[in-house]
Amino acid sequence: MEFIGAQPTLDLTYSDVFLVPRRSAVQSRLAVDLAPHDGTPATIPLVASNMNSVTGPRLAAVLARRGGLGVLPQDMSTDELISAIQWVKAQPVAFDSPIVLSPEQTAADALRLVPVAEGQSVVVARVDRDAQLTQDRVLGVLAATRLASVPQDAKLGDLVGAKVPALDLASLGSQAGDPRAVFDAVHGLLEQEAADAHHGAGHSEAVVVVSEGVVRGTLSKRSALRTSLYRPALDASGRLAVAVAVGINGDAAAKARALAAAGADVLVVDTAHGHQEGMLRALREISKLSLGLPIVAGNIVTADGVHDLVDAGASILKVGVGPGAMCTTRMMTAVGRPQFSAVHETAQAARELGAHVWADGGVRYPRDVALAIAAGAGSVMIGSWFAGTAESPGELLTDSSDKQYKESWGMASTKAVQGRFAQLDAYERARKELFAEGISSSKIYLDPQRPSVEDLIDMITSGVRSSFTYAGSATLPEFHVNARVGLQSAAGYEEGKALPVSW
Ligand SMILES: NC(=O)C1=CN([C@@H]2O[C@H](COP(=O)(O)OP(=O)(O)OC[C@H]3O[C@@H](n4cnc5c(N)ncnc54)[C@H](OP(=O)(O)O)[C@@H]3O)[C@@H](O)[C@H]2O)C=CC1
Ligand SMILES: Nc1nc2c(ncn2[C@@H]2O[C@H](COP(=O)(O)O)[C@@H](O)[C@H]2O)c(=O)[nH]1
Ligand SMILES: [K+]
Repeated sequence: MEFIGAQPTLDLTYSDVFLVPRRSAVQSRLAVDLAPHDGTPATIPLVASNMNSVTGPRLAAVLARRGGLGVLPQDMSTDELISAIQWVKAQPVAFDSPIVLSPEQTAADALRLVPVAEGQSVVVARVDRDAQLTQDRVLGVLAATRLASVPQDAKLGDLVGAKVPALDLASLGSQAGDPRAVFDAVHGLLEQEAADAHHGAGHSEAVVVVSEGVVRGTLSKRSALRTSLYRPALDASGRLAVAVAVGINGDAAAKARALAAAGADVLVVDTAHGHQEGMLRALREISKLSLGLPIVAGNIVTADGVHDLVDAGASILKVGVGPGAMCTTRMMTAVGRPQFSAVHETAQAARELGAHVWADGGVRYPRDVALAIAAGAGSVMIGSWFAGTAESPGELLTDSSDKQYKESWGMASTKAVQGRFAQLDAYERARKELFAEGISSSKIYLDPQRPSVEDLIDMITSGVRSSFTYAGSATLPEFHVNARVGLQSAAGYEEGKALPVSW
């Protein structure tokens, strides 16, 4: 990366800078490879933050299916983390995980799990928790758009159509691995259902995918298309990859060992002030175990921090103090650093040591991801934006004007601290609660056009693919070199915004 025009004399954040186009030989945005090259199995440079309101097993699986990584948070117990890792590893790679409800459940029950948007559907089946979901148990597939138009106490069993839209992989023969053939088959089944509508067919927008009588997943047309656009992030056994976080207190090494044994693919050692002795101690203990996994550590914002953490065993640095949407650290302590410069300085130091940087926090638009990568990041961590999606851990809630949202809160907020230290006695808990550097409650609204984390991934990766071609780059390492960055005024930033209403 190089600066053009005025050279910076101050630390900068994403809004202070812009990318300058240059001559390009990249013929198509689809020719861009977004793989981060940071030693993780990710194929796109997006990581979901280790926040309780952001990453659970469902979001981690969906993100890995499209090539990103979700970091399960350190507030989950070791047993909960192991179950979550096992759940992710058991999910289909080429199909969506079915959201299964019983025929006795209602439209309202379903709409607490899936947003009202095209392609979002639930499978209605006679559920037996201990058994595989076989095709003969499936009663139907119901689209969320249909569920929104019926009485909310309607039973799902009364809404299903006469025929279950099912794609048997055997019917595709040798074309089962061809994304176009799979898309055409899904399209054909859904068209057929629409044509049969007057014979009591359902309204599904997705099909169940079966082989040998067992449901392997579901597919909408959009998800069939995505299969051709993304490469999943996989472990050596071809299962979806997942990252986990551990804190620096307690026996971090024992927890890391148990999580690695359970199949975790990346370990994140995380604390607010990553450049502290407690972190270096925990990192040394963990790296002594030689678990063979990339170790991410942070948070830091300086080259000194990079040197010390890499020396203690980290191969990826988690960079960012204060840019997070739920974060009050800068206002409480004045500590932090504008994120573009923090990433730029640490990425340069990391590169010299053969290490990498994850830019953590402060992403509000796809442009911020492109700028973080321009500054040298391998991947970019996103928290709050992903909290407002169907796949984040909380229930979908609806406000008084019928807008859907999820609750989000910071990991250093009073709410998080109370949860983390609930087992301590009242005196110790009160001492911990003295320090809060995060927001305890925030409503993150779902974007009605992009209610799924996959919709956000589509939006962000398409923006970043385009950034790469404007900078004449087909890969992340090329973009690191080719990106040309200029400084802009607040008016320059404002000019770049769309004006959806007249002025
Ligand atoms: N990226 C960011 O800007 C920030 C992120 N966070 C996130 O919040 C979560 C909770 O982290 P954390 O509060 O570190 O909790 P941890 O449970 O990881 O504990 C941190 C340990 O470090 C000690 N410590 C020393 N100095 C500090 C300091 N300035 N801030 C915090 N702890 C300090 C604490 O002791 P004692 O409690 O006695 O002081 C405690 O023993 C993490 O996910 C973290 O990433 C939090 C703040 C900023
Ligand atoms: N200072 C605090 N930082 C926090 C807290 N909870 C999370 N975080 C950090 O924010 C990023 C996510 O940023 P976002 O802008 O995408 O929401 C996350 O990964 C943490 O590093 C907090 O309570 N205080
Ligand atoms: K902030």
